[in-house]
Amino acid sequence: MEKIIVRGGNKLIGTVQTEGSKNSVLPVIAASILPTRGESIISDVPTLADVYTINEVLRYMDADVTFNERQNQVIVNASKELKTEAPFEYVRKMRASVLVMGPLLARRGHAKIALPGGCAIGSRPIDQHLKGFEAMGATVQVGNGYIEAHVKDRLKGAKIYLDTPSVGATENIMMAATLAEGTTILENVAKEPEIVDLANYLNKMGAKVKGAGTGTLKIEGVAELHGTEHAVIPDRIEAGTFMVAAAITGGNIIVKGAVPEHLSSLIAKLEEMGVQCNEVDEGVQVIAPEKLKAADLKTMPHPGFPTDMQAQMMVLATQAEGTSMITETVFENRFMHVEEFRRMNAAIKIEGRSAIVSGPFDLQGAEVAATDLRAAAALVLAGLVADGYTRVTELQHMDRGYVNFVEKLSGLGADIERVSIEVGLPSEVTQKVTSTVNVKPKFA
Ligand SMILES: CC(=O)N[C@H]1[C@@H](OP(=O)(O)OP(=O)(O)OC[C@H]2O[C@@H](n3ccc(=O)[nH]c3=O)[C@H](O)[C@@H]2O)O[C@H](CO)[C@@H](O)[C@@H]1O
Ligand SMILES: C=C(OP(=O)(O)O)C(=O)O
Repeated sequence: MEKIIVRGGNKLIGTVQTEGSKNSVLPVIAASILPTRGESIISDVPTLADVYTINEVLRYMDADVTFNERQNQVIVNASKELKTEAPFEYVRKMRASVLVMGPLLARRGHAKIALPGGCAIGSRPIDQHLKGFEAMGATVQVGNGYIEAHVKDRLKGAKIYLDTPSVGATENIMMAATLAEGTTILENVAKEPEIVDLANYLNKMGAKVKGAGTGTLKIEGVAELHGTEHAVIPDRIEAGTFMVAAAITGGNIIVKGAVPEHLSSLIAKLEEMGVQCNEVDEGVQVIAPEKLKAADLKTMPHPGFPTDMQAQMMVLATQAEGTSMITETVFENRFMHVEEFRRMNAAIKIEGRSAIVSGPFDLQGAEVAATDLRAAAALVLAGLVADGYTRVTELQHMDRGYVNFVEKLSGLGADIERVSIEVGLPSEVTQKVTSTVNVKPKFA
């Protein structure tokens, strides 16, 4: 077991490099089982626990997967006949494992995937994914903890309207439609930059996807796809997390690789709160103001404010003068971090889907536990401005989405370390951990 110990008070100054996007690389690796010939070479792959998990899912299905961690490159060869199942041990670790369902159904006419179940941020159903597959001619059955989908011959192109612009459903149906017979029109789709990245990757494989980044996708099915090369886009949520870290600490940093167009809602909100965000050659420069101003925000599908930045923005609100109302509309239960912030002396009120933060608070260091990935990052950010030492546990959440978070913050001047905890001794013994790269999940 490990924890992060951070002592608040240091301004962050310097330059930090953004990794490749977690939310792009997972569907991109899942899509790499679509080609029946050639290798798929994916670069700028972050060394995240989720990447190891999706690689294991593909290997379980008999695809050849090589991860050159030093080069941040994954090579997939899926030309063999693939198994069509993703068991619970993988889906339990990472919900994005369901993204192999569309490609399997398109390529093999069958997919059996463990039901993902709920998680800390909400129930997260996949009804819209399944509705899409059914509209394309698949028969879907749910039983014994699995979802099983079959189609005789090929999927058929269809007109599908999503009830909600789900990122995962858009990706899963888009991938399935690339090999369907005829044209699929998918309406009310997600417009996130990661959707555009996946569509670009599919088109390089020989798919015919149009409209990515708009509300409607048109996908003309093709008979087969081939391997290709692709570099995933930079991680806008990791970049945004560092931008907030600079803003709360009175810092001045450059986030290298950050793409301003992917961050427009965040940049607009930071500027409203008094933070200066400059587009520079390497990425985005963030300069904190003397005093932060409160602002309301509401999470929405892209181009609205990303839910994956909500917890981090709550920390910013605790440091701003005045009342900020933070409304979560994407997930029904994404305020688990509030209880932990309260332990750090932030008196945040929750009213329905809104958190009301009347700042500024003098945060105090405390022992806190991460409840999900972004809560983990947000608690570390809170520790950067808290008085004394903050200890953050349950770091398995953080390792799903941040590479070397501690080392990067330390490089910017934070007083932070990650330590292992030896339990069972008279007093807790901590031992310094040198690297956080070794996050490979263990499969029994
Ligand atoms: C790996 C990945 O890319 N994860 C991201 C993806 O998750 P994910 O793809 O799971 O998120 P969705 O966009 O699908 O979910 C958004 C909302 O739609 C609901 N919904 C979704 C599918 C469905 O069939 N039915 C349904 O009701 C969900 O419960 C949720 O309330 O987008 C989320 C929203 O931006 C981000 O927070 C996640 O970081
Ligand atoms: C919720 C997130 O991811 P996932 O959909 O993989 O759980 C996230 O990245 O904040």
